[in-house]
Amino acid sequence: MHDWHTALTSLQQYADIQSHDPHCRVGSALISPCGLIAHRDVNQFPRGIANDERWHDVDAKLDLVIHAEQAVLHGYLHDVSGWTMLITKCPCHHCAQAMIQRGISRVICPPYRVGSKWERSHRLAQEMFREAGVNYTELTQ
Ligand SMILES: Nc1ccn([C@H]2C[C@H](O)[C@@H](COP(=O)(O)O)O2)c(=O)n1
Repeated sequence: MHDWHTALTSLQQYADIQSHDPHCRVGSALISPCGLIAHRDVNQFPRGIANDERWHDVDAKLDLVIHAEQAVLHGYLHDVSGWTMLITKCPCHHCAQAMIQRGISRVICPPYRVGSKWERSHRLAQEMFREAGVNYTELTQ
């Protein structure tokens, strides 16, 4: 059985080192049914896109960035049906779509910040998880 709080802290440390986002460094990990972290990644610009001042321009950044959840799925093209995804932020609905479509069966993440500009998207993600039978667990500090 995992200590999810420790796993989340360690994933955040990894994101703090690897992500180029000056404002929000997000990590995501794919965990196999036997509990092994098979792959992890962070929010990032697509391959070939320079890590330049666009990270500091919120509109440009949000147009370009691949969320950590999508990055980790793009980077691990084996079957992940029945696997767990651990995330250092609450997922948006686009990432929820991708996770559901790849067969992720459990999502573990912190709760979203009430009043955040992404609140509608987080809520929609949670509704989709519920309907699709994905076990969604929020870790509070
Ligand atoms: N579940 C999430 C939520 C956010 N992000 C990333 C996308 C952006 O790089 C940053 C959010 O930027 P901001 O806080 O400026 O909206 O975090 C992510 O990868 N996964």
